Amino acid sequence: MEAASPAIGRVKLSGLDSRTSRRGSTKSWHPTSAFIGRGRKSVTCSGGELNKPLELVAVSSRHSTDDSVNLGKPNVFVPLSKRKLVGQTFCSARVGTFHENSFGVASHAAEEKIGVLLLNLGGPDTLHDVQPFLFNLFADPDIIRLPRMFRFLQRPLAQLISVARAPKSKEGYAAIGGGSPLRKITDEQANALRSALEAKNCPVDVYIGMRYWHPFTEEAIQQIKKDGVTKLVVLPLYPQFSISTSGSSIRLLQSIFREDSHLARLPVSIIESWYEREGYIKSMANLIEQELRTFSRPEEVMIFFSAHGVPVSYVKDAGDPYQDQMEECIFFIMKELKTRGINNEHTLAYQSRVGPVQWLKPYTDEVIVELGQKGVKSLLAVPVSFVSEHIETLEEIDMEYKNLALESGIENWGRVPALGCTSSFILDLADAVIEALPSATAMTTTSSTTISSDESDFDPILTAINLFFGSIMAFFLLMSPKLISAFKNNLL
Ligand SMILES: C=CC1=C(C)c2cc3[nH]c(cc4nc(cc5[nH]c(cc1n2)c(C)c5CCC(=O)O)C(CCC(=O)O)=C4C)c(C)c3C=C
Ligand SMILES: [Fe+2]
Repeated sequence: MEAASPAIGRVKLSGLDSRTSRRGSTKSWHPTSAFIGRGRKSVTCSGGELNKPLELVAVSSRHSTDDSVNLGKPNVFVPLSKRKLVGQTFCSARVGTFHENSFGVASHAAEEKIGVLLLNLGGPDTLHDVQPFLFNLFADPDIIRLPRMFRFLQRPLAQLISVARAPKSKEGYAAIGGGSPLRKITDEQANALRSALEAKNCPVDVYIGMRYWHPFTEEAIQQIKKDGVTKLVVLPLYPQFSISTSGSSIRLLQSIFREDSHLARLPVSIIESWYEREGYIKSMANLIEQELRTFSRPEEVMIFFSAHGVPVSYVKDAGDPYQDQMEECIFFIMKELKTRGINNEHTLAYQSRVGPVQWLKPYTDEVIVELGQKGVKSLLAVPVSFVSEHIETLEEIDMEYKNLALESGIENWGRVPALGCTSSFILDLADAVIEALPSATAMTTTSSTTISSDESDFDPILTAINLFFGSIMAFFLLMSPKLISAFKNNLL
């Protein structure tokens, strides 16, 4: 796996108590399934603002006012305070929005139609969908990164890996009822968010764009266009940013918007990450506090945060902020718990590694065994990188890790549920949307703002090394049956 180069993922962590600091073969279109809710009336949910095409605005949403945006170039951050924003965020039931010129004078009134696009991973609805879903995932260059010269191998490789992994994945999905619950839960979250925004006098249309399965992101965008949305807030349903998740979805959005002159002018605000929002942190703390109470000796329970892993190269070579954001997120949750008098020990480990590369450590399975050996008797697993139940909570944690823990000497096991439609969490997401509205600006088609990891950071030496090792890897993977089976074994 080639190192992903720095791209949109760089989020400046300023003003924070920073301690450490994913189409193919079976794609089809179901226009209605991407569209969740329709605001009954067009109203203004933002203050006046300059509305001329600027750059992509990517906002790391936090409850503090000290914020910064990344313009798609590594290490280029423009503090929000320096951007041409006029007015405050507010929602009113007034029809139409006023765009102010640089003198703050209302120069144009137009009917506003706000759209919220929820980005998510998607999951197979049935066992029959598993292999094509995996194909879509592995065909994503943000998931398996090949040197550019070998991009023609991306789809054959995705075919190979998806076929090799499908039996194991199918077992997992069969164990949780024969498919992923992700679509249903994301639909529910979208409905809850629409209702929350409506209650805050900010009616919006909510759309769902999945990266690897239905309803696909392309489909949601077509619906957004068809509906005449005039302002769009993009909200990835991943609290922490990773190149492999929110980054991949945002990159896809950019490529769609780049090809469409109407979309290229649409004011868009992207909430890159929101793990540090007070509402999210408090909602997580509430869930942990509730689960701790189910143990007979709550104070003796080890709080075990388990996050989805990413390959180490994403963080070390490509500057993926995922690990930093994860550690910071856990710090904030623990800090919140301390204010409630909860001083339990805690630890963080990474789960769900795939393939023969180094992933973020420590690995969840290894830590569980170690904790058992050390005499830990009570453990509360907290899934922290995703806000819905999915295969990795329902199968990997609830079945595999639970069994491993019990075999390792841990006697009392608990697991915090995913946030799902928890009202305090949905209300906070609604606030995040409202806060993001004033910073919506059009994406431009200029190369300076295009997220393209390959072009933005051309390094001839690194490219030569990548080409060399890439060709060796491609040769062995495609030519050597022995290595193919070794690779398969590693995946299976
Ligand atoms: C923050 C969350 C996630 C990160 C980071 C992430 C990175 C990542 N994932 C894979 C490979 C697979 N992921 C799979 C399923 C899956 N992944 C996430 C979240 C993150 N992935 C979720 C929520 C799900 C479950 C979807 C569902 O159907 O419920 C799968 C398929 C399941 C399986 O076979 O295990 C694969 C494969 C990589 C390679 C990667 C980073 C590079
Ligand atoms: Fe994953």
